[in-house]
Amino acid sequence: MTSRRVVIALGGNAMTGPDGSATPQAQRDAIREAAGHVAEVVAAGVEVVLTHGNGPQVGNLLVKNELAAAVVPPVPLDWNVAQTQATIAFTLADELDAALAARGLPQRTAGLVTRTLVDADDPHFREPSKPVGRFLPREEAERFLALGQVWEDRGPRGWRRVVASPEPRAVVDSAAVHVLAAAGFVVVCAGGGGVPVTDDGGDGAALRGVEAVIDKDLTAAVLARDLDADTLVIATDVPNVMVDFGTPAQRPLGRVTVAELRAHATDGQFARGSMGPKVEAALRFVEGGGERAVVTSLENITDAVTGDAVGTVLTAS
Ligand SMILES: Nc1ncnc2c1ncn2[C@@H]1O[C@H](COP(=O)(O)OP(=O)(O)O)[C@@H](O)[C@H]1O
Ligand SMILES: NC(=O)OP(=O)(O)O
Repeated sequence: MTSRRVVIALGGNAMTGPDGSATPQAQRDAIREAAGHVAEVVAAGVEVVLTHGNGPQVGNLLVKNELAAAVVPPVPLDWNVAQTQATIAFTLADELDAALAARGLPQRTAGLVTRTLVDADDPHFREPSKPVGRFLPREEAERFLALGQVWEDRGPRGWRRVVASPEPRAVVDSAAVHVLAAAGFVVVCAGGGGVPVTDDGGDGAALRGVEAVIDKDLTAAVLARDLDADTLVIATDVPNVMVDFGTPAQRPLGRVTVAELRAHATDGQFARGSMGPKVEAALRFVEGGGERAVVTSLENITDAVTGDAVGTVLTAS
């Protein structure tokens, strides 16, 4: 099937260098390449809403805040999330506008600072789980553990800081995204899962930023339902979701039903903090009424929205 409106969630490889480098040049180079792929999707006649991760960038901002604390007042984590949304959306807009113009397309890009509603009493506030910033060897991570930070062993690349990551309940600004998309803009929104806010009065009148980083794939699923997208594309650095990942028995999943993928997830097949949230996001989107979710590599996204031949393609049945 060819999609009408898609939400594409861009993973880390679309925004940092191949080794995870987050220098401005590495970020711009990666974004330029991602923008080329996104422009191809737009050229296929599909309405595109983009969202993106911010794990490396928001972790790096935290470090800058901490190092500069004696000189300039540190800002809370929700401010840092907003700052990463602005920087990444600005860079994506530059590169995507150039890629669209190079293809003779009339569409232009609009970046939107976007808030995501979370529950103030979400238990995830008490159990940090979202990896951010750089990887460090265990001995160096231990210095930060001693300062009260939470760090976690993330495998061969080393240890990484983890922060609170509540469940996204609603994308506060999705009506504005809808208007921009309907007006023909490629919208960059809900970056880093959205700036987390709580609604203390329960009536939406007084939202308040809270210190956390939401998983961008889980927010993408909420956003895609809000916008009535037919397809959610989760673009990462592997062409397929694997079962028995990292073992000699590993095998890629192609077309799967909700029942099959849910069974693999229940079986503990997908790691927390990497493939786990992507699979969960795909499942939530289709279980919630979306037509199709695809998890695949960035290079495959045009094929993913115009057919069913690439990636892990999830449909209701
Ligand atoms: N079951 C699995 N199938 C495929 N990849 C997996 C699986 N489990 C873990 N991974 C790893 O997850 C990575 C993608 O997750 P992550 O790096 O968090 O993505 P992104 O930064 O693109 O959002 C892949 O590079 C792969 O190494
Ligand atoms: N916020 C978020 O999910 O970022 P990453 O995808 O970079 O981990």
